[in-house]
Parts: sequence; C-alpha cells; structure tokens
Amino acid sequence: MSEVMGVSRETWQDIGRYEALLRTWNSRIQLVSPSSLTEWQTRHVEDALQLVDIAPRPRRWVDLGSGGGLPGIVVAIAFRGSLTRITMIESDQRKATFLRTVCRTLDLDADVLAERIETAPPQAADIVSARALAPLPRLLPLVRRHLAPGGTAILPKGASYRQELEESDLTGFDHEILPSRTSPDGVVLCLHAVSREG
Ligand SMILES: C[S@@+](CC[C@H](N)C(=O)[O-])C[C@H]1O[C@@H](n2cnc3c(N)ncnc32)[C@H](O)[C@@H]1O
Repeated sequence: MSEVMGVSRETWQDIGRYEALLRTWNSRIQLVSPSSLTEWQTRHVEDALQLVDIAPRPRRWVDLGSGGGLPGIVVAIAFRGSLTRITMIESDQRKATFLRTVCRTLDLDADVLAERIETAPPQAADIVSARALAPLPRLLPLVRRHLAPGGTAILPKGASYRQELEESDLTGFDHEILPSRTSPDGVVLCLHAVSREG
C-alpha cells in the first residue's frame, strides 16, 4: 500500500484519517455518492493523486467546486510540508464546514472559500483543478477567473471530452490530453494559459 503511486506512508495515514471523516459525515450530508465508496481508493484517491503527479511544484493551487474534498483535500495532503498553498472554493455551506473540519483536524495548509466561484476574489493560481463541476464550455470562464497568466488548469474529464472541446472557445490556451490512470474512458485535460506577448 505505501508504494502505491509513490506516496509516503504518512500521506496514506492522512488519507485514511480523511476517509474516516468523510465516511462519518457522508451519512448526514452527501459528500460523495455512497455507492462510489466501495471504490474509494481508485475512484477517488488515485484519481486525485494523478493530478498531483502532473503538477509537481505549484505555489498556488485552487480547486473549484471541491464538494467533499476531491481532489482538493487529497492534493493538500500530498503537498503537506511543501510551499504549495491550496484553496478550495465550495459554495455549499455544509460541505465547506466539512472541508474546514478536515483541514483543522489534519492540520493542512489549506483554506476554504465558502463562496460562489463566479464571485470569489480572483486567486491568480498557477494550478486550477475542477472535477465533476461543469462541462468545459461552462467551466472555462470559471477557470479563467482564478488562473494566473502562464498557469495550468488540470481537469479530469469523462468520455464526453471531445465534444466538450469542440464546443469550447480555447482562445488563450494550449491544450494537452493525457489518458486517465483510473478511468478507461477518461482523460485529464490540461489547459496551459499562454502569454499574449511575443
Ligand atoms: C458534483 S460536485 C463535485 C465535487 C467534487 N469536486 C468531486 O469530484 O467529488 C460539484 C460541487 O461543486 C459545487 N459548486 C457548484 N457550482 C458552484 C459554484 N458556482 N461555486 C462554488 N461551488 C459550486 C457544488 O456545491 C458541489 O459540491
């Protein structure tokens, strides 16, 4: 277990503490679908950890629509002790309370904005992630609001990604499509915000 995806024993211990909190709270507020918990490790944890491998040393990471903390909490655990600062934006107050409880209990260097992504102060992050939040055409304005020039959006997507790309205005981005390690039909879409200069 400690060797999975090159993650340390301490990180797995923290992920285990997060899982315990999530399972307890999930009986009161639905943070993830209960049926998905049977595949907790692959469907949620490894799905989030693959994003960390794509962005090895960011300074500011913002996760949009974090829900129960996926990928935001897993990212914060994985970057514990580094210079990376994580912010999760989640407008549902009960979910935001859960996220703050996890951050406090695990002493994570992360914060939670219980606000709408559209009106939260722009974060100028060098990495923006969003999982299961919205189709790409609706997601792009939200990403643009919080991404710094030269930053990268890392977006796990399902089989509909081709159509979403066709329907999106990617002006200002170079894009890269990486196969998902955890979902046979899925990809991780990376959008690099290119400089307008030159
Ligand atoms: C389908 S859930 C996905 C949660 C998590 N990212 C995951 O993969 O499990 C989408 C989350 O985004 C939040 N959300 C949706 N629109 C939002 C907005 N405009 N501003 C902030 N949060 C939003 C919802 O409250 C919900 O928790």
